[in-house]
Amino acid sequence: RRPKNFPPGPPTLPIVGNLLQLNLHNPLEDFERLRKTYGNVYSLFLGPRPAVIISGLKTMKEAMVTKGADFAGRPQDLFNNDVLENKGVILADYGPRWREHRRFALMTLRNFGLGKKSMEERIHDEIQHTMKTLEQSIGKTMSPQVMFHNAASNIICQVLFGTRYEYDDMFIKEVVRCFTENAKIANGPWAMLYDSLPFIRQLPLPFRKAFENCMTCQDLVLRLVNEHKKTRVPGEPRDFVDCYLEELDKVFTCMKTDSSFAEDKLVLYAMDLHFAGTDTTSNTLLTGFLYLMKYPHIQERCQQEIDEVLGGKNQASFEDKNNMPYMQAVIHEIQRMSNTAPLSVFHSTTKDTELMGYSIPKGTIIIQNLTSVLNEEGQWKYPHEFNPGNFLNHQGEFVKPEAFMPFSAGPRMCLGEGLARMELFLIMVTLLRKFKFIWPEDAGEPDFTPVYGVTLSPQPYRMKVQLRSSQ
Ligand code: HEM
Repeated sequence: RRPKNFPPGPPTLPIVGNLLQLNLHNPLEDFERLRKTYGNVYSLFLGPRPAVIISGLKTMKEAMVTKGADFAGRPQDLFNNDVLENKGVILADYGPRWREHRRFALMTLRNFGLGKKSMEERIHDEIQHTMKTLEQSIGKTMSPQVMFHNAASNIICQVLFGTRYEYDDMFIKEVVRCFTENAKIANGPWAMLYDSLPFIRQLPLPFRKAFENCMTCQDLVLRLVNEHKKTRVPGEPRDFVDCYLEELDKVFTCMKTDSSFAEDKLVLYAMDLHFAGTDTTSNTLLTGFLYLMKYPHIQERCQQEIDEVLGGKNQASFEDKNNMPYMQAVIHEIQRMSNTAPLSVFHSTTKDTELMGYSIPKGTIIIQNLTSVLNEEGQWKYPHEFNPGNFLNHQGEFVKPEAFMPFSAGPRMCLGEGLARMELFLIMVTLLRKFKFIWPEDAGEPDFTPVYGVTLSPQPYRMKVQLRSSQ
């Protein structure tokens, strides 16, 4: 039964709640259908657990920004908490541990170049490897999935572990495989059943695969952490892992009993950032190149602007974005349409609160329907089509509407936004400057139906690569 003044929703059944009304393989369309009936704030029962689904810019702003602290919790007893053993930062509940670890990640990423020149150099170093892969495919078709995943993974690996991996390295292959599999399992039907029906949790059902993948990654990352412990020089951190170990030294020497830093959290914490920094950026790139092949005139206009702005310059810098309004508009439009994290990461309320006049008790699961903001009618000139005009004014200048929210908003907003934006710009500009990407004639029409998961990815595809004639 819904509590008094709780957001409305469809009738529920005992035990399963509203599960039978959702397509567990991809509930996005159901969420949209229910929004049309019950409005921008409605509730569903995942088994016995109430969840409130919030949609539209106005609601999202009230919850995530105006009442940010009330809505900044994370549920602590769902499938993903068990897989990740409730460590790390992404799923940490709102409180001192989350705050300390988030601040530490932001500071460390900044010190290792986030938003600074040196990070640009690292991204460019990795792009050289991507270019080599593409050069080997000139005149042929190639599948870009693994290439983009490895590139994004290597960029974050350099920050975390101070190293990059060859694309056929066992470590990176295994980690990327586990990440991509878990990104699909984590929001999939078995995870939903695990969350809704606690009595099935110990059974040998397909969700076990996510636990195995997580263990595999933990072993690999633990090996790296142990190597770091042997080779590090205190006071001279080389990367994120060294910085965390420094922090642990401080805890030990100052006998800080209230610190949330602990050795057993480091491995899962590094995995958190590695996963968050890989699957998101690479899937956005994959969808982006699919659109650029579908609309060759948009690809050409980007290339024209890139040529004009960069001229004889050796390589693009992130600053160049300020002189490339069209390219900026295209990248933002790609992010809008990619809708990479459609349901964000589940939040929960930290206290009894209100949203759009409804009462929401403490501990309620909050599901952000980011899709509903990224294509909300009234917020966009062309909400349902790929059109860079969504980010350009009459003078052709770049403008960012408030409803551009792929990184969410408020206290839990993506902490890798700066890195992701830099990666997307430098990778797209550098590749488009050198290559032309063509949809193979024998491949039928590009399929934009995404594969559902925590992150949306396009269906696997191949692309034809040509050197640009002007280069
Ligand atoms: C296109 C790329 C990316 C997109 C679309 C994206 C999107 C998101 C979204 C929607 C959230 C959930 C925010 C919320 O709960 O309200 C999030 C959280 C997070 N992202 Fe990203 N992200 C991207 C890239 C990255 C990168 C490169 C990193 C690596 C450093 C990263 C690290 C994180 C972390 C650690 C969190 C959890 C923050 C917290 O709970 O306080 N993300 N991201």
